[in-house]
Amino acid sequence: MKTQMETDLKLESSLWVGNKRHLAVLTGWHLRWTEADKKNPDKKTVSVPVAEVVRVEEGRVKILPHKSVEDTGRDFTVFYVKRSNSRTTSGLLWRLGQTQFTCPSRVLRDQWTKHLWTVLKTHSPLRPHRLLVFINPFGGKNKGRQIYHSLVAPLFELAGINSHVIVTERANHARDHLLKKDLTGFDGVVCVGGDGMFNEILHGVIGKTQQEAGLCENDPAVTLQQCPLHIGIIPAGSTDCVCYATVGVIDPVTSALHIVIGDSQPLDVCSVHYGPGQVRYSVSLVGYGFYGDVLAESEKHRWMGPFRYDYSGAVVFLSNRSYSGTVQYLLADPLLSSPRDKTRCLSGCGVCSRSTERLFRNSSDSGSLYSSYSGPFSNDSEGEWMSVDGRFKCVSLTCMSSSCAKSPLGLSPSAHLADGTGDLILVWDTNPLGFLKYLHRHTTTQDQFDLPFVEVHRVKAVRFALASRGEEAEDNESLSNGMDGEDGGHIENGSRAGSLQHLAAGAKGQTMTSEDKTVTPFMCGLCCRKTPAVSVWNCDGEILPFPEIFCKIHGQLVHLYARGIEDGASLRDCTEERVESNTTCILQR
Ligand SMILES: CCCCCCCCCCCCC/C=C/[C@@H](O)[C@H](COP(=O)(O)O)NC(=O)CCCCCCCCCCCCCCC
Ligand SMILES: Nc1ncnc2c1ncn2[C@@H]1O[C@H](COP(=O)(O)OP(=O)(O)O)[C@@H](O)[C@H]1O
Ligand SMILES: [Ca+2]
Repeated sequence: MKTQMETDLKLESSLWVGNKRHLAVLTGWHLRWTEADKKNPDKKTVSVPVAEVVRVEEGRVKILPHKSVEDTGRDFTVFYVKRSNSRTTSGLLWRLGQTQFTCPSRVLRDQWTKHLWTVLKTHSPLRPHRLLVFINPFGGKNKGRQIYHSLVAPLFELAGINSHVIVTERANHARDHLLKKDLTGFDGVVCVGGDGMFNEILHGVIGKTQQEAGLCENDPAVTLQQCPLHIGIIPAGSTDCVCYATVGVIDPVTSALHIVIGDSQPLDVCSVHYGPGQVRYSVSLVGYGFYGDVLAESEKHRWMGPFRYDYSGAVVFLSNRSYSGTVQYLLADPLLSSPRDKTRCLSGCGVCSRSTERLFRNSSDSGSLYSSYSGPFSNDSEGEWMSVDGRFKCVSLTCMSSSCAKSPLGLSPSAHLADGTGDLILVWDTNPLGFLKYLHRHTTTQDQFDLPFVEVHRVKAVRFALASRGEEAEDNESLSNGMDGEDGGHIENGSRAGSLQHLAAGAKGQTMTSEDKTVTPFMCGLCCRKTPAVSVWNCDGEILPFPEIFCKIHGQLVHLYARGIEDGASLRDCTEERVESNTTCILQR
């Protein structure tokens, strides 16, 4: 259905772009211009969605090398998002496009700029005016400051955004600032760093919102309040998985443009409850076993930069560890989607849009931002709790695909950013070659779940408990008896495992002690060495030293300045007009 703006507003004029006359049209949704030369059969139309116009200024404006404005009274300049042809990554690269128009008269020029400013205002309610920016100067290759000042700040300035920049001086500086200071007047928080830095800001933003709402975030039964502040990520870290999985490219300019135009992507968050009533949040990886060990090992080699993960990955792989435990999980509705349905969550994802409606169904302000949502437990029937015991190479829970440069499709390629569920991946103990095959499939398009020792479940909550000492001893005995074959030798028990409250209450904190060390076979059984019986959890790149945890997925708890991965194929063919190859087309949303 057409809106009032779309039907009312249409401006059409003959304007000059350089030395060529063009027919320019502005509707409520698009600005288009087509070369008017009748003799040229190859004439091109450039179509820019109004939502992707960054700025409109009077005069002939140049921003490089320094900003300069030349105003004859008949010109105006439009800055907008331009997609680049480069398809070396999962999503599309964005660049700043710029076109200078010349009108036949000053009156017409004023009419054009006035109309453009009006539609811009109407179309972009979430464009930020004031941002709080945190730069981690030590993230990734220590280039956070340089990336922000050379690539991002000029775009924020062009868009008229007022930024308050804080270069962090210690870990948790950003989180503490968000929790303690008055954030009135800010529209969003920008994180210049990696996943660890994002995670800090996530804690600050969620914590602050619950503080102000008077909610106890440590209580797993509490329905958390959606956060009003949007979060923007300028990638400057090592893995940058949250940026990659929500934008599809690791590119500071693309991310800055998503922030500038006020894109909005809801994101599921997993609360991880541990110890005596404490909570951590995660959006990408909550991983025990291999990924926990890689993170713990990598912390010793921070000086290596991003390569520390490859080095530590190889070290941990060669130590061939596995860990026993009990995993209990609450299945999500299998009719809505499945982790093996071979779909991908792309920009405008239907599964996520339908989830918005489902997650906020009982709220008076259905689906709107910042209302408290009724949560996956209160709306639906609680669902079925399943329970499995055994030895695992790794146990991973991810709210999103967790794609990154190392793994372009991610830990769970069909996971959704905002469907209120997470994917639980159980990799049972197996031989080193089998595990290497599993890891290697993350780097290809081969299905990593199509292996006999791997299973994946779409879930709403998970609990992990250590095996009791008796079981632990039995496990180790069966391992030495050669039961660590490809099928892992696990005990499955499809029974209901108790209520949410019961499970949450059962998650007692436990840390590793020297008594917990047992002897497990070293690679290929050639030699043996002591390996710990207990691993640590990797919670978005932060170590959680408590093995027993309870996790719950909070659908769409936060919003990012992003729109999900744009795939070339999801851009509609513009049939009636030729579109410049590197310019915007209309996105199916
Ligand atoms: C054989 C090649 C195997 C490649 C396997 C790649 C699996 C990649 C899955 C990555 C999931 C990433 C989830 C996100 C985690 C981040 O939150 C978190 C923090 O990021 P930040 O430092 O930017 O703050 N990053 C991480 O925890 C890093 C996980 C990276 C794991 C890399 C593992 C490499 C494994 C190499 C195995 C080599 C075997 C060699 C045998 C001789
Ligand atoms: N000024 C600082 N000094 C030391 N650590 C910091 C500082 N600012 C942030 N951190 C911490 O550094 C960790 C890693 O940062 P991140 O930006 O994710 O880099 P990387 O991706 O390389 O791990 C985060 O957990 C964050 O809390
Ligand atoms: Ca999800």
